[in-house]
Amino acid sequence: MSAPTRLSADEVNAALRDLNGWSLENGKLHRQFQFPSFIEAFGFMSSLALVAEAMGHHPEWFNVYNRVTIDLTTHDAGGITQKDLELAQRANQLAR
Ligand SMILES: C[C@H](O)[C@H](O)[C@H]1CNC2=NC(N)=NC(=O)C2=N1
Repeated sequence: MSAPTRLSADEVNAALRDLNGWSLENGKLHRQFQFPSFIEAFGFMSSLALVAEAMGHHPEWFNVYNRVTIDLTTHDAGGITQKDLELAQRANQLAR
């Protein structure tokens, strides 16, 4: 599978306007989600894990109790790609 193309800073900033809650931190797309309970946080992670596996694109993430912190980048491309934007979008949809 060929690596997707790295997006320019302008392209990333434009896309961030449509990605509620996400920001650029240390060169990665970053967001913290908070849920009413650990079970809901873990349920979100389970659902997003299936999406990630189907996409062949996986998050860097960290869970403490009801919080899930996610960082997205594409190592293959050395930056942020369309795949990161798509995974961020899917995460937002699942967290609603
Ligand atoms: C070979 C395989 O496609 C790569 O290792 C994929 C898997 N999942 C991945 N996930 C993320 N977030 N970045 C990658 O560069 C990446 N690469």
